[in-house]
Amino acid sequence: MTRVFIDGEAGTTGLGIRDRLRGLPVEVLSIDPAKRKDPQARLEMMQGADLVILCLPDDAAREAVSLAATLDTVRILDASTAHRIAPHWEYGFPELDGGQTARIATARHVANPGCYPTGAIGLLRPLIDAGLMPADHPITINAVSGYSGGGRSEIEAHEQNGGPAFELYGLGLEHKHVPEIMHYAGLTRRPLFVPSIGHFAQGMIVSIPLQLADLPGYVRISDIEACLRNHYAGSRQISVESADVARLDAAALADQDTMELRVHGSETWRHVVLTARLDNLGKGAAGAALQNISIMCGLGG
Ligand SMILES: NC(=O)C1=CN([C@@H]2O[C@H](COP(=O)(O)OP(=O)(O)OC[C@H]3O[C@@H](n4cnc5c(N)ncnc54)[C@H](OP(=O)(O)O)[C@@H]3O)[C@@H](O)[C@H]2O)C=CC1
Ligand SMILES: CC(=O)N[C@@H](CCC(=O)OP(=O)(O)O)C(=O)O
Repeated sequence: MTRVFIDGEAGTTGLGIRDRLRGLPVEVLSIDPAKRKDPQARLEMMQGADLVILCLPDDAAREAVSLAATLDTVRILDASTAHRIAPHWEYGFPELDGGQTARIATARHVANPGCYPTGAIGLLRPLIDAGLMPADHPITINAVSGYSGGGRSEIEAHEQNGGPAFELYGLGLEHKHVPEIMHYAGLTRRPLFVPSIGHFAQGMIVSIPLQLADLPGYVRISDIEACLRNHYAGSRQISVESADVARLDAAALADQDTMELRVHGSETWRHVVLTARLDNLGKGAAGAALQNISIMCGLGG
């Protein structure tokens, strides 16, 4: 049975992964909580594991990878941002293309995707691959996340202080997820990314407005929807849903590990809004990690 050590098990993402692992035939090795930040104790846990899951801030994740450098057989799944576009790391988004599941299955090092990139890449990559959207198309990505996306400090701010109700952030336009989105969506022009946090714990909507008239050729709303349906046909985690809804509740998929894509629009005005709805802690973090762990352990995806 695969032995798994979660470095950062007590954090938001670590707890989510720990809960989900109860359904898999793996043995979870837990560190003495008093030693959870002790490098020697963490190294000893890694020595006893086949798979190490990093649920740590970026610097601590880099330190953990250095600690594990001498262990020849241990495999690593990193939930942080530290290695998502690093060389020799596979990207843990099995739905990326037809070969990604097989690459994850044999990889030694896998980076779990970011929550916002999961939505943005999920919407954009199939359209760019299919030639419906040029790689240098000017894109704006708007997104709202539940406050759990900000980890412990944001959770405390919302649960102890009650707010704020809604705020934009990342307004310096340097968000850490932009390089990851560009790299895996296949965008050559930097998108504008405007994230926000709402006063709800879990949930996320990533939305991308498009002027169809600015796409080459004559692209219809139905062409975009058909492209996404074709790409995600057979996926258990990602579905393309009817856009016949007037409103979309960002928290509706809380505690689920799926992601819903929609193509809203008006053919009259040639306007489209693409949306991806997910739980930032589900398909946006621990749910995706469980999917990757299953693939890495040969237990299906
Ligand atoms: N929350 C989310 O929606 C998502 C988070 N992620 C990523 O997952 C990672 C963890 O985030 P999240 O779970 O939200 O963060 P949390 O702050 O909730 O948890 C981080 C955990 O790591 C522990 N930790 C910090 N430094 C060290 C260290 N040097 N050695 C061992 N343990 C350490 C913390 O302990 P202590 O609290 O005692 O400091 C805490 O238990 C981050 O990289 C984040 O970017 C990814 C996708 C979504
Ligand atoms: C609401 C909030 O603060 N969200 C975080 C992203 C969530 C997260 O931790 O991102 P990773 O998926 O890359 O780890 C942020 O914007 O930095």
